[in-house]
Amino acid sequence: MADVRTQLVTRVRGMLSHALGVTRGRLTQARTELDSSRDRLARTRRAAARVPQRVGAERDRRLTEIADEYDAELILLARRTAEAATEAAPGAASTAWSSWRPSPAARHEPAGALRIGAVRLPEAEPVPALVPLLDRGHVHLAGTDRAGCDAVVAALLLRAVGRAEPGAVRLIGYDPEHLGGGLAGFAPLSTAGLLTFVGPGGLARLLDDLVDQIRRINETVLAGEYGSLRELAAATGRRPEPWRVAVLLGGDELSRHERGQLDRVVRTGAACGVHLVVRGIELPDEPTVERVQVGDGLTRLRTAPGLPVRLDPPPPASLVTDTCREIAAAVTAGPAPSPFTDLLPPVDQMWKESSATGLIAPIGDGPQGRPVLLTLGDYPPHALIGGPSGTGKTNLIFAWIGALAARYSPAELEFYLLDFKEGVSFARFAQGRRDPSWLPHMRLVGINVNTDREFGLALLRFLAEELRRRADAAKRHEVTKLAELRSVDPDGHWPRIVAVVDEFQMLLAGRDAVAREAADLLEDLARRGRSQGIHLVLASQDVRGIEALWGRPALVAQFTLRIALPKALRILAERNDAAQALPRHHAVVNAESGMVEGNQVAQIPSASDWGTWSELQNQLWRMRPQDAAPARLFDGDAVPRLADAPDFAALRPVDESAEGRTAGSPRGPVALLGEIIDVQARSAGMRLPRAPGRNLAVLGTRVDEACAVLDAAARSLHRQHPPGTARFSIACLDPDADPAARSLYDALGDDAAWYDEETVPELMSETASALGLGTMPGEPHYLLLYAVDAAAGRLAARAGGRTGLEHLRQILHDGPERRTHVLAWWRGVARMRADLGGPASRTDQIGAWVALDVQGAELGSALYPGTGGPDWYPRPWRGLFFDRAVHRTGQTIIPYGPAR
Ligand SMILES: Nc1ncnc2c1ncn2[C@@H]1O[C@H](COP(=O)(O)OP(=O)(O)OP(=O)(O)O)[C@@H](O)[C@H]1O
Repeated sequence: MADVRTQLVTRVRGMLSHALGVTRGRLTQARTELDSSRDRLARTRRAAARVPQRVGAERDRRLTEIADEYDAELILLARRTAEAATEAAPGAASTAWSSWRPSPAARHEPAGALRIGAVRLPEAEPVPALVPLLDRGHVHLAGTDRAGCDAVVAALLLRAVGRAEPGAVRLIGYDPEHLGGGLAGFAPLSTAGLLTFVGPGGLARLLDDLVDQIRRINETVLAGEYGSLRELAAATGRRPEPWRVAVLLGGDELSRHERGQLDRVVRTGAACGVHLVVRGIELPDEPTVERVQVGDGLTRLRTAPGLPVRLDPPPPASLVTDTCREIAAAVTAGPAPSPFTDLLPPVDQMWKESSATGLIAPIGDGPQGRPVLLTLGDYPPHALIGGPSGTGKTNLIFAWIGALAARYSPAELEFYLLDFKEGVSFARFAQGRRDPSWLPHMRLVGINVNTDREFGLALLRFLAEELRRRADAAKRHEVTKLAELRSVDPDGHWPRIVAVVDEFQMLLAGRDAVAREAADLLEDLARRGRSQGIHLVLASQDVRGIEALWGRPALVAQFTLRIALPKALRILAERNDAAQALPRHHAVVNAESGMVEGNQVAQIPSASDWGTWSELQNQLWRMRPQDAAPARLFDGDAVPRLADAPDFAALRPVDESAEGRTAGSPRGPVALLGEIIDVQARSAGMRLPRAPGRNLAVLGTRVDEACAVLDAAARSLHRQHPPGTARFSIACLDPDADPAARSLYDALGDDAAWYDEETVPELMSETASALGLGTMPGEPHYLLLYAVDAAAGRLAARAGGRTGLEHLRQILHDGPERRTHVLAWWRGVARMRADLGGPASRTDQIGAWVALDVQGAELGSALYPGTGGPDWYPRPWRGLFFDRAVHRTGQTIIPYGPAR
C-alpha cells in the first residue's frame, strides 16, 4: 500500500515538478516575449513619435516642389502666351511705341488683333493684352479712367491703320462732346478722305450709312460666295473694300432708330469690315463685342476677366500725326498697284485654255474686287486702246499680253507686235543680249518703226495673206469660222493671232500710197479677221490717232472693245466721259463700242517693269516647245548685217549650164542690196541674167549708204562665183568712199582689180572693146564704180577715138547680155543722166536703181512708171529700190551695215 502511495506521490511529484518546469519555461518565455514586446512597443512608440515630423517635412518638400513647378509652368505659359500673342498681333499690331512703324498685313494674311496693354503676372513676363478689331468685332470702352480710355482709342486706331495698306482703313469720328478733340492726332488722314467727322446731330446718318455699306458689301462684294471679307481676302488675296472704323465717343441717349441701326452694325458689321470703337454708348451683348473696363491702374477685358491688364501709354502724339501724314500722302499719290501675278492662273493651269472660241483674260480688278475680263473672239473681235502719254498704255499692253500668254499655249495664240514710237520696251519679248529668253507666242516684234511705215504695211500684208490662207482652208473644209475649222481640222495649226499696233496713227498719217494701202488692209482685216481668228489691237496716245480712224466709220465699227486710260479722249462713245475721272493705273473697259452701259472700271496691275515681266517670260520660255524659234525682232534703229542675212547665207555658186537652167536653178546671179522692210528678214535682190538693162544705179550723195549697197551687191555676187571665175573691177573716184571700197577690194582677193581716176578710162575702153570681141559671153565681169560722176571730166577725154563716157554707155548698153554688169553710184540723178547722154537720153539701160537722198520727184517718169515719181521721202540709212523687171512700185530697203 505504502509503496503504492509512495509511487503515487512520486508520480505526482514528478508530474508537478514537470508541470512546474514547463510552467517556469513558459513563464520565462512569456517574460521574454513581454520584454521584446515592450521593447517593440517602445520602438514603435519612438518611431511613431518621429512620423509627424517626417511627414511634415515631406509635405513641405512637396509643397515647395509644387510651388516651383507651378511658377515654372506659369513662366513658361506666360512666355508661350506672349509668343502666341505676338504672332497673333505681328508688327504694328503690337510693337512698342518706341520702335513702332506701320507694317501692313500681306494680302492673304489676317490683320490680327491689336495690343492695348499687358497682363502682368508676378514673376512671369508680361503677356500682351490683345483686342480683336479688324475683321473680328467691335470694342466697347467703359470706366472711370478717361485718359485710359483715350489711350486705348488712340492705340487701337494707330495700330489698325498701321496694319493695313495706306487707305485701307477709313475712320469715321463721332465725338459730340469734344468735337473731334479725341481724334485730333489723326486729323491729317482727313486730307486724303480717310477720316471724316460727323457733327453732333449726325449719328443717325452715320449709322444709316454704315448699314447701307454693309448691305451693299453683302449684296455685291460677298454676293453669297463668301461669308466675310476676311474669307474673300484669304481665298483670293484681294481686299476690295476698306475697313471702316466708326469711333463713337458719347452723346445723347440714342433714338429707337439709332439703337436699331447700331445693333445691326454690331451683329453684321465685322463680316463686312465695318467696326465700332465706342465709349459712352451702350452696345448689345454680342460675342463680337469686346468690353474693356478701364479702371484706375488696372483694366479688365470681358473675355479674360480674371487677368488684370496694365494699359500701354498712349502713342506719342508726333508718332500719330507723322504716321497719318505719311499715309495720307501715300493715298493722295494714288493707289498702290496691284500685283501682276493677280492676272496669272496658278502654275499648273498655265497653257491649259483653248482659244477655239475666243481669248479671255483678266486685265485687273473691278471696284468689287472681281476680275475685269477682256475678250477677243467673234464678239468683240478687235480692240482700241487710248490714253495720253504716261497713263499706262504700254503697261496695259504688257499686262494683257502676259495674262493671255500665261493661259494659252503658243499653239493657241500668236502675237505680232508693232511699236511706232521710239523706245525699246517691247524688245524684251524677243531674244536679247541681257536676257536670252523670249515670249514663245511672239512671232514678230517691230520697235522704233516710227519712220518705217512700210514695216507696218508689211505686217498688214502678211496678216492679209494669213487671212486669205485661213479663208481658203475654211472654204476647203466647207466651214466659215475658226472654231469650226479647228474642229474639222484638229491637226492643223490655227492659233488665234493678236496683232498689236502701238501708235497706229503713224501708219495712217499722210495721204500717200502707204497710208491708203494700210487703211484698206486694216479695214479688210478688221472686217474679215473676226471669223478667222485674227484680232487687231490698236493703241494710240493721241486723239489724232483715233481721229485718223473716224473718217472710216466702217473700220471703227469693228473695234467694239474699247479701253480708255485716264483722260483718254474719243475712245469711248461721244457722251461717255468715264475716262476723265479715272484714277491713275485704272482703265475703263467697254465691250459695247463705248456705250455708257458697257463701262467697267479696272485697276490695272503693274506689269511692265523688267523684274515682273521677265519672271513670267522666263517661266513661259522654259515651257516652250522644243522647236520654238525666237520672235523676229525688227528694230528700226538697228543696222542689219549682210553676214547675218539668211538670204546671203543661202547663196551658192550659180549653175549657168544648160542642165542647170533646165533643172530650174535661178536665172543669173543675184546682187543683194539691203534688207527689205518686211515681216521676214529677207534681202532685196537684183537678178543679173544675161539680159539688156541689167545694171544698177545707186543715186544720192550719202557716201556710207551708197558704199554699203555696192558692197553688199559685190560680196553677194562674189559668193555665187567660184574663185577665179568672175571679175570684179572696182573704181573708186571719191576719197570718202576709199576705205569702204578698199575693204571690198581686199575681201574679193584675186578676183578684184583696183582702178582710180587715172586708170578708170582704161577700164572703160578695155571693157568696151572686150564686148566687141566675138558673140559668146566671156566670164562674168562686174564693174563697181564708186562716185562715177566724179570721173566725168576724165571720161570725157577721148581714148582711141571714143570718149570714156561713150565706152561707159556702150558697156551699159551691150554689157549685160555678155555678162558684164555695171553697178555704179552716181551722186545725183542729173549727173547720171548727163553721163548717159544728157537730159533727153534714154535710161532703159539702168534696169534697177536704189535712191538714197533723192526726192521722189527727181526720179520722174524716165526712171519710174507713171508721172511725178514715187512717194519717197529720203531718210537716213534707207533707200528706195526699184527694179523695172519685177517691181510695180518702189521697195524701201535698209542697206546692210559695213562688214565687221
Ligand atoms: N497699272 C500700273 N501700275 C503701276 N505703274 C504703272 C501702271 N501703269 C503704268 N505704270 C507706270 O507708269 C509709267 C508710264 O506707263 P506707260 O509707259 O505704260 O505709259 P504710256 O501711256 O505707254 O506712256 P507712253 O505712251 O509715253 O510710253 C511707267 O513707269 C509705268 O511703269
